Amino acid sequence: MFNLSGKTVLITGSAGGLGKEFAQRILQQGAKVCLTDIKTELGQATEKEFVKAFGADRVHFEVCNVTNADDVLKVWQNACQKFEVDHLDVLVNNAGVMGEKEGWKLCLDINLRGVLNGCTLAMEKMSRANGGRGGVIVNVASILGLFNAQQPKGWAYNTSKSAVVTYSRCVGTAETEAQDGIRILTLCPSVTQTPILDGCTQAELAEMKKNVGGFLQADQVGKAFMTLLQTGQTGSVMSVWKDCPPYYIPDTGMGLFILYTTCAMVMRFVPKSVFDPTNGLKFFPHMTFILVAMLVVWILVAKFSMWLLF
Ligand SMILES: NC(=O)C1=CN([C@@H]2O[C@H](COP(=O)(O)OP(=O)(O)OC[C@H]3O[C@@H](n4cnc5c(N)ncnc54)[C@H](O)[C@@H]3O)[C@@H](O)[C@H]2O)C=CC1
Ligand SMILES: CCC(=O)/C=C/C=C\C[C@@H](O)/C=C/C=C/C=C\[C@@H](O)CCCC(=O)O
Repeated sequence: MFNLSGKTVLITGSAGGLGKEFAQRILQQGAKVCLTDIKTELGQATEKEFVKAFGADRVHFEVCNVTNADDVLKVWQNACQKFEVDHLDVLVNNAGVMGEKEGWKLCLDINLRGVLNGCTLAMEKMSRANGGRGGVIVNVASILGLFNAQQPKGWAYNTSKSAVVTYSRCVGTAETEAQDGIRILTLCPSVTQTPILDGCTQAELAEMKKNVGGFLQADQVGKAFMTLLQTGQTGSVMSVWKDCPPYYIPDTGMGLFILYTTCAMVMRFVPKSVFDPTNGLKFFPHMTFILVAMLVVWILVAKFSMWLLF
């Protein structure tokens, strides 16, 4: 288990909401946390609250706009200076917006470019191959990065979050870990009661609540985050859903692609008449037909091999 005691951590978008929750939990484990956000007053208030609880030498707040790579570099350097260290151990790319009022360009800039700015810098600084000490990066995506579903503020959010999941899986490989000593993790919470929902109308909230069976509270996401940070393997993607323990989502994309491609190949040899709308299979999509057929064959083969073995 990754021990946070004495470690140095930078969290983007942590003046409030989930970022603040993550900061508090990390501080409780004995680490030093640099809070960053574009909201100066809220950031300073959170800093004050945490300084009182954990001490001035372990908490620092800096204004940082994640869309600006120079800002991210500056805050990284200032955090090292404040904590009197030459390295940071953990970066949490948490800053995010739903994107309706920002528009799609700024939404992608914050939710995707912000994560890339942070990861690029952290990988450069932490990389053992570059003389760094290794570390951990946690990217905060969303369940909407795992599948597509309607939410009231538009497609840019879903697009940005699925890109974050894909990017994290691309860089979170065993090779990166072996070479650079960096674990790269992704958290995908369901809808959580935080200020990000402030721009939603009551009707929009009710619709989302119905879709996801109720909202999470920040402390439930905080608990999952700590499990991921302390025990998650590199490249892993954790989902947080209401009323169940957090769980990992494997990348099944290629498996499904191969399955469907095989189906398409098999389909070349199936007479078209089987799928003639007049023959009773009208409402039975041909891919499903092939999938069911393959499943039956697979079960028979499995059963048959069991008979042979025992
Ligand atoms: N609350 C929810 O339902 C869910 C939230 N998430 C993600 O969790 C992360 C945290 O969101 P919440 O705490 O829920 O919302 P929040 O609105 O409380 O926190 C987001 C923070 O990011 C900051 N921020 C926005 N633009 C920024 C920029 N350019 N540079 C630096 N900071 C910036 C905001 O000022 C804010 O403090 C986001 O990435 C969000 O997409 C994921 C799934 C569900
Ligand atoms: C800030 C917003 C964010 O990051 C996340 C939003 C998440 C969901 C938006 C909501 O409108 C869509 C949800 C769609 C869910 C689809 C399937 C579920 O209904 C499966 C239910 C499974 C179960 O009941 O356990």
